Amino acid sequence: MQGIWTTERIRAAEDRLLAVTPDGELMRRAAFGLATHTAALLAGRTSGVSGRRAVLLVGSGNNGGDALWAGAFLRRRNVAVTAVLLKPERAHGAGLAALRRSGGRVVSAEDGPQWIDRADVVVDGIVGISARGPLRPDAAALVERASAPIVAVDLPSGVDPDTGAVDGPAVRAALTVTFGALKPVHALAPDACGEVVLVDIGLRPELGEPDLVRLDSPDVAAAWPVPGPGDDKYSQGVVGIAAGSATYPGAAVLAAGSAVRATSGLVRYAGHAADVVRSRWPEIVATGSVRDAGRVQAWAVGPGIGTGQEGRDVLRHVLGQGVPVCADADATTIIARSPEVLDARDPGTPLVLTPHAGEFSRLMGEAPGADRVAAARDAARRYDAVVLLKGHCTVVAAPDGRVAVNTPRGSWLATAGSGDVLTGLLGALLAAGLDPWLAAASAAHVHALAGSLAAGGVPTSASALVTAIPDALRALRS
Ligand SMILES: NC(=O)C1=CN([C@@H]2O[C@H](COP(=O)(O)OP(=O)(O)OC[C@H]3O[C@@H](n4cnc5c(N)ncnc54)[C@H](OP(=O)(O)O)[C@@H]3O)[C@@H](O)[C@H]2O)[C@@H](O)CC1
Ligand SMILES: [K+]
Repeated sequence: MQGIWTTERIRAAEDRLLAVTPDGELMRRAAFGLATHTAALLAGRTSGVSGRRAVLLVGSGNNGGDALWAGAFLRRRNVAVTAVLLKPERAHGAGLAALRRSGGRVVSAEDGPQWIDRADVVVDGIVGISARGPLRPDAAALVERASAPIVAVDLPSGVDPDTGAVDGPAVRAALTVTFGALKPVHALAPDACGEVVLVDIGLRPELGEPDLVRLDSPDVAAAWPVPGPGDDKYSQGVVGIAAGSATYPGAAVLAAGSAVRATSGLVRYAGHAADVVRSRWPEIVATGSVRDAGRVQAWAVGPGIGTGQEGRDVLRHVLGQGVPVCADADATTIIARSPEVLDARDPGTPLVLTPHAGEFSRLMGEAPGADRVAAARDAARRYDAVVLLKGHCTVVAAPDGRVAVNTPRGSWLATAGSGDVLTGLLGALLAAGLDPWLAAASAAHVHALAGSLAAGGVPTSASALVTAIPDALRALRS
């Protein structure tokens, strides 16, 4: 599990570490790592390091200091380094002196473009964890000019460090070299960060518990249910799927099929698409109504059930069964419009809501906004439910404040029926008895992995996603 810390926590930890570390030592550790990874990028992209040209974009704080020191280290490998100072009077003094001593060139922002045009790599030391808002016009013009790959120092400038939000011009890096710990931007703005590498500067002992986490494949593999020798189809957890309609059976087929592929427990289906589901998935026990579905250990409800009286009755029924419920799609809309359906919920029964931004707005009366982590946390508290907020990056918040972020590989999951597949995965994990927050974060992880395997670099479909679930689970366990 990767921990992620907000900039406030990072700064406090850095202050504690700075107090017991010789002056300038932390910055040199950071800059040495930055130089090493920048040289590796140069070697990878230009088949060499010596004689290559690096341009440093240097802002007014320690982020610029990192870039200047890294420039001095790159000089030792005979890289031609030019620092473009955005605020000459506020550039980091020791870093500037080190670069000058090493034989680096220092130019003004006006002279920057001619050097940027000939660069093999551009190092973005414009702003780090003290960033506020998008790039300012002078910096934006220089960044716009760069056609060489950009290495972001700590984080891509112009992107909000704590929310990953981009509200104007921002750096789009090929590589981000960060120090001490991952910050929210690294999980929430993967496209702006590019590849992210973490340089250890000794901060970890000062950090305490992370604010957010990102599950790694081994975490998900460890959580994913595996039957034991004493298990049968019932003991592994029976999931009920209430989805789809006679006119729109697709959601039912996808959600139910995804549950079949997720675990080896039994899957029941209840709804108007029973015939279609049975013919597509003969291993499913399918009935026409949730009332005669039989006993389950969790319900996944919502996709395609409609938002009228019948949908409300279905939702009310499953909420009253005393088992965990994953409420998705139409179920979310019903809860938003008729919150009294939640009165049917047995106290203490886990609920997982899986809204996209539009459903979230209905549930909360306002859009998630720039701070999606805070928005998901608020919704989790308001509904006393695990809230999985869909989007390019999925945020999973629990009512107790835990938050997991899933960073996707590509955007292939943005396809019709993709959400139904997630619902089936989540229902199966809830039925197996996983903690609902872990179930939601694990389902999101496997969903993204199956998406990238199904796509393999070309557009995919929700059906292909279901087919790819076993491959994703195999990849997890390997
Ligand atoms: N502490 C440590 O031990 C270590 C710290 N390390 C490094 O220090 C970095 C943090 O450095 P920092 O706190 O000095 O500020 P930093 O992010 O460089 O910003 C500087 C100034 O920029 C300005 N500015 C704000 N927004 C802007 C925008 N959008 N566009 C343009 N400019 C903008 C704003 O000043 P303003 O102009 O508003 O007065 C702000 O004060 C951290 O990310 C890591 O790289 C590492 O060396 C490891 C050890
Ligand atoms: K930066």
